[in-house]
Amino acid sequence: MSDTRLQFALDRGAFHLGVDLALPGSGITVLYGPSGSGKTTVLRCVAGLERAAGLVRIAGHDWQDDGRRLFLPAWRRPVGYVVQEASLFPHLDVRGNLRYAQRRASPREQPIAFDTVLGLLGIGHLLDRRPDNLSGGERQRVAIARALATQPEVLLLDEPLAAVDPARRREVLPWLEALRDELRIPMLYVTHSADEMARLADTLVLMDHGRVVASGPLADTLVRLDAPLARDEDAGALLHGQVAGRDTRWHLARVDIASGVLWLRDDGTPVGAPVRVRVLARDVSVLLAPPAPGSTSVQNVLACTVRAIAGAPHPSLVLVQLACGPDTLLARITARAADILALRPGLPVWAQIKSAGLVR
Ligand SMILES: Nc1ncnc2c1ncn2[C@@H]1O[C@H](COP(=O)(O)OP(=O)(O)OP(=O)(O)O)[C@@H](O)[C@H]1O
Repeated sequence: MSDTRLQFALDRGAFHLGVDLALPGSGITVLYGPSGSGKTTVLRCVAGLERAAGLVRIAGHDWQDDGRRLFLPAWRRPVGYVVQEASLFPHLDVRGNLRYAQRRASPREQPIAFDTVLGLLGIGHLLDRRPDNLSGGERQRVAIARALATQPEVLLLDEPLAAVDPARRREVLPWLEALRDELRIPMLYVTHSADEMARLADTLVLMDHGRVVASGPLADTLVRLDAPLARDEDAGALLHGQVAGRDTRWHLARVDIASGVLWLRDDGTPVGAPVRVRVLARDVSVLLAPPAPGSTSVQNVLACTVRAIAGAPHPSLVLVQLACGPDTLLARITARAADILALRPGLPVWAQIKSAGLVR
């Protein structure tokens, strides 16, 4: 059962926002959608900076409930809010910025330990620096630490990496993963980046024109044929697995997933590490029989069952949803091929994965 519920509506001239979401009490929920779809407005409603009509319940605490005429003002809501451009105090060093935020928290309730935050964000060596002497990525890590130092019950991140230069962005992602995996605090994360979404999200909320068009666990939501992502050029599935070994001769990593084994380009991820594997729909082809050993250059083949078939943006193509044990894949193939193979729901097939990558 979820103890985080966002159920509100807001009218702003031509823009109407209406959301009704039950979210998990921890992990990262990514809000994803086109510009102007209302993602930032959702965060502002949670923070109490916008007055929507409805209910805001975070980690079991009601911050707004119009039915009971309850509306906590923004300053009474324990939120950490991080935006694109960190607004750190320029005259204070990192330690001073963090201490200032710590004083805002109740001295009795400090579930998020200061040292833990320094460690998780890797900023212990930056404490004596002024914000001017930090890189964009370091500034954002300090901004997140400062938000956590206030002991929030939810962390709101509005495109926190959008202003960090792209080369540095990837360096910040492992720190965010560490926060996600170590802290029991829900995070709402707005991004336009498919990479950040694939890497960080536990839960995905797809927004369009002020509405939630799909939401749920990331892997399930990505493969929904009725959701807009399935129509993207980069449509595909995300599989959870674990690095189980490596073939040093051929520089390949063996990744065990629920439905079998994949051999992927070895990026040095240690054996035993949990990983996410992205498989694009355009890289999956469908076979009626398993290929004879040694007959194909493609190494990764999984036994599946066709679950559903839907049209793709171009009439020459279809999207095939494939159930591989508990995993789901998407294959984008030509409509003619689907016809020749007589694909239909329930048909056992083999998915040949031409390319797949560890999400890094
Ligand atoms: N202060 C404001 N006054 C009036 N309209 C606003 C205001 N702020 C945003 N809007 C409008 O509200 C709608 C939702 O905006 P919002 O910023 O929430 O979208 P978004 O999905 O976060 O977009 P982006 O990805 O571009 O940041 C848009 O139509 C926007 O033009």
